[in-house]
Amino acid sequence: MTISLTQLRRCSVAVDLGAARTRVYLKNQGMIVDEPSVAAVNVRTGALLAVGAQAEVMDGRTPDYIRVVHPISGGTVVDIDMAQRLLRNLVGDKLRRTWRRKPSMRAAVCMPYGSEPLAQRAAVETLTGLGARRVELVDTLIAAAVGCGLPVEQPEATMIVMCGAGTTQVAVLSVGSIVAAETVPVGGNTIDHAVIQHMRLHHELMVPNQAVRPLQVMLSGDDAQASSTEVHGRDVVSGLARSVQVDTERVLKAITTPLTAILDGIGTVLRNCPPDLVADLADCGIMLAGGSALTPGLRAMIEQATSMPVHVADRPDTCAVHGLGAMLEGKVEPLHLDPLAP
Ligand SMILES: Nc1ncnc2c1ncn2[C@@H]1O[C@H](COP(=O)(O)OP(=O)(O)OP(=O)(O)O)[C@@H](O)[C@H]1O
Repeated sequence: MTISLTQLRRCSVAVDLGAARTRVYLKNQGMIVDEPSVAAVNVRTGALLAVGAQAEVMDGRTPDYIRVVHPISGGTVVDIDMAQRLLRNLVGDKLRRTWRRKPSMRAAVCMPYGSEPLAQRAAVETLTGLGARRVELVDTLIAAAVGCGLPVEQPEATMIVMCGAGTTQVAVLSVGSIVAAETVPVGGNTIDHAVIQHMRLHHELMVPNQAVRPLQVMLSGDDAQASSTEVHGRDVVSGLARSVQVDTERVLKAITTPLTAILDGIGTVLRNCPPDLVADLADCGIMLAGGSALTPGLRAMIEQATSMPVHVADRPDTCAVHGLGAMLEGKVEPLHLDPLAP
């Protein structure tokens, strides 16, 4: 994937199709959509009943004839038709008006590092099906690095760890390109699963999916010092509703175990990097982005393992779409080198 800033400046909409959330940024207007990538469908009639946050609330609470679907998995569109219906409903009139005004509208889409041609084609088809005449693909890692305010175009190393829902992408960038990168199949979903398993094994309690995120937020917030917290769920044996007091220290330990894979990914990328770039990183450190960058204990763990400063982006979850938006609006210096005159 090569970026042409000139082509990007001709685009009027930036889209980040994430496994957890879909984000849309309109040039000169900012982010107009930040909603869960979820749709609720009536399986008998095929009718779309709800999208985004409304559909997410229905997850796990629907009768047989309603299915809550996730048309995007690991940053890849797995159901093009449903992804189009989801996007069309999320953007509603906002984009339709822009689309109508500009019949030759161009869109830019974030793609995960190393995405397969089939995945790229699915993203392009999703947007062209909605009326885009041309679709530019941009590496999520570069877009996120721009969104975090990293000096990606400079000949110095910047390291970004993009912690998404399905995967974590690690990269070292220099002179506007990726020098070394690695994708680790561990993300927010794995961490949610670790919490659910911990509650099941140690408290014999089945916790609803939707209760996991508030628990994580609580653990990473001011209450992190609290030694225990109350969690509601269903007893594994009796099936009755039950509440338990959970030792926060033990939940943090359960979360930490899958995170070690991210440390391995960082180690691999550092080993594949030229020593000059690694030396740069000792000063500027590592930037964490993506919604799961807020996972309790992650920052401290990376800091301890690498002995490098670790920073969390200001708005880690939206920095990729904001970075792409900045490129559309021409706020980014050229990311490529022009040949010098002979
Ligand atoms: N405060 C928080 N603490 C811990 N995890 C969080 C927090 N907020 C969001 N998350 C996690 O972040 C993930 C979503 O991150 P993000 O929006 O970057 O994903 P995405 O871009 O949709 O996913 P992907 O990049 O894998 O396609 C979810 O798994 C969610 O559980």
